[in-house]
Amino acid sequence: MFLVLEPHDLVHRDICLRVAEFLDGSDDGVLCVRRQRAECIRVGELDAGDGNGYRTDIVVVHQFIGQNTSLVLGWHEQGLAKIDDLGLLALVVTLIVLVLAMCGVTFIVAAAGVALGVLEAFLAAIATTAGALFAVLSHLVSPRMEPRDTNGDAVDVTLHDDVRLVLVKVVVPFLEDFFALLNAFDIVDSHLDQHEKPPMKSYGVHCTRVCLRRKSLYTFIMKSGFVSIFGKPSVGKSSLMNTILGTKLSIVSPKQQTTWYNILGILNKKDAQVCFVDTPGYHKVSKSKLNKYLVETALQSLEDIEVVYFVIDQSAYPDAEYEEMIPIVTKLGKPIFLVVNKLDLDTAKRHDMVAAPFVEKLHPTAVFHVSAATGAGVSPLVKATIDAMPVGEPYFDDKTLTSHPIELIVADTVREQLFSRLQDELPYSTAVVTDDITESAKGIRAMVSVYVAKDSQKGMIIGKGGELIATIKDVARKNLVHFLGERVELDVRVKVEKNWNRKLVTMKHFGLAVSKK
Ligand SMILES: Nc1nc2c(ncn2[C@@H]2O[C@H](COP(=O)(O)OP(=O)(O)OP(=O)(O)O)[C@@H](O)[C@H]2O)c(=O)[nH]1
Repeated sequence: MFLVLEPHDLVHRDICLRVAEFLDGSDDGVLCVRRQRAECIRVGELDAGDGNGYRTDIVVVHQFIGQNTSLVLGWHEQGLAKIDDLGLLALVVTLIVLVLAMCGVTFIVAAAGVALGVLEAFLAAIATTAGALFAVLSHLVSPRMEPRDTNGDAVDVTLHDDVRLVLVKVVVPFLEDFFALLNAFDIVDSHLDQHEKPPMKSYGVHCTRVCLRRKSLYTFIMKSGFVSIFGKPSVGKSSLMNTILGTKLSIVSPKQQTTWYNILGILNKKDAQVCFVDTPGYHKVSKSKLNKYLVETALQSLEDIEVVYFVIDQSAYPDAEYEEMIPIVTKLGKPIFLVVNKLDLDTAKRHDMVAAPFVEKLHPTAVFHVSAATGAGVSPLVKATIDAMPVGEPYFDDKTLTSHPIELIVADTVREQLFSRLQDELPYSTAVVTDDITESAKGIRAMVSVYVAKDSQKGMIIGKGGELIATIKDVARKNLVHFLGERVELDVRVKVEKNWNRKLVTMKHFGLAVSKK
C-alpha cells in the first residue's frame, strides 16, 4: 500500500491517515505524523507492548514526489524493515510488465527489423504497463486510504486518491525508488544503531520518525496546555494540585489565603503535559493591599489557559462572592470544570445538591466530585483534563515539576509553617524572603528573612526562648529535605520592616507586586 502524505500538512497541523493494516495485523489504528521542527518529526517514546495496545516509534521511508507531496515507500519498525505489501505488489507488477514489454520489443526487432514496428511495440508496451499499473493502483490504493482527523472526520488531504498523480509521479521513478528503498532501510538501520535517530535523507529517500499507535489507546501524539485552579480561599485548590501531581509542591494550611502566588505545577504524562496554576483564593477586595494583590494574582491565572477548574467545597452555596466570580469565569469562553472538593467530609451525601445551583449559573463542561485529601475522584478529573487539552508541544522539559525558582520554594516552605503555627492575623503580617541560596555537592544552604510589620510581632514569632522560630525552622528544613531530596541547611532570621504591607515598593521588593490603581 502507498500512503501519500503531505509535508505541507505536516508542517502546519497534525494529520492522521487511517491505515488498513498495522504491522501486527490489527486494523484499528491510526498512523499519526506530526512535524515538530522544520526537519524533524516528533518522536514518541518507545513503548512497545503496553497493555491492550501498543505504541512504538517507526521510521517512515518516503520520497518527495512534489513540493508538498511525499510518497511513503515503506517503514521501519524497531530494526525491522517493512516494505508494505501493496507497495511491493505494485513494484513487482511494474517490473514484470516492463520486462515483458522489453521482451516484446526485442522479439519484434529480431523478427521484422522494421523501425516503425519497434516504435509501435514500444508504445504499446508502455501503454500496457501504465494500464496495468493504473488498474492495480486504482483498485487497491484508493479505497484503503481515508485521511481522518482525531474525531474520525474526513481530513482534506486529497492527493491520496488522486490516482493520476500516482501514475504520473510514481511510474517513472519506480525502479529508482525500488533500489533506493532497499538501500534506505540499510542506511536507516545502521544510522539508528550509531546515532539513535534516523537520517533525514538518504539517497533521495527521506526518513521520517513517526509514532504509531492504536486509536483506542492514543488519539494523538502529545497534548499540552494550562489549567487554572480557581476558587475561594481554603476550598482546597493547593491540596488538589498537590494530589494531582503526587507531590507537595504548593503549601497548604487550614488558614485562608495561604497561597500568595500563582504556583505552576506540571503534570508530565507519556502523551500529555498539563500545566496547572494554583492560585490565591478569590475574595472580595478589601482596602488591604495584600488582599488586592492576591485577587489580582488569581485573575492573572485566567489568562491564556485551556481549562478552568472552578473549585468549591462540599459546604458551598452561591453567595455574593460567587456571584462576582461566576461571570469572570464564564466570560472566558473556555471549558469550565466544576470541582466539588472535600467529598470525604460530605457525610450527608449532599454534594449533588451543593453542585446544582453552581451548575445552573456556571454551565460547566463537566462536574467532578473529589477529595483532594483521599484522592477520590481525582483520576477521572485528570483524564478529562488531558482529553480537553489541545494537541501541542510540551511547554517544559518532561522532568520539570515547576517553573518556580528554588528561592520561592524555600521561602514558601517557611511561610507554610508561619501559617500553621501563628494565630489570628499574624501570618498575614509576615513576608518571607530568601536572601541567599547556595547549592553545592553537600546540598543546599539558604538564608531566609521573615519580615514582620510591627516591633511587637517579632517576639511573637521568635517565641519564648526562641522555641517557636526554632520549631518553624526545623519543620521547614525537614519538609525541604523531603521535597528536594537533598541535604538542606536553613538559617531563618526575624526582622522588622515597619508597615511593609502598606507600602507598594516594599511589597514589590518582597515579590508581591500590586498595581497602583
Ligand atoms: N477533609 C478535607 N480537607 C481538605 C481537602 N482539601 C483540602 N483540605 C484542607 O482544607 C484546607 C485548605 O486547603 P488548601 O489546599 O490550602 O486550600 P486553598 O484553596 O489552596 O486555600 P488558599 O490558599 O486560601 O487559597 C487545608 O487544611 C487542607 O488540609 C479535602 O479534600 N478534604
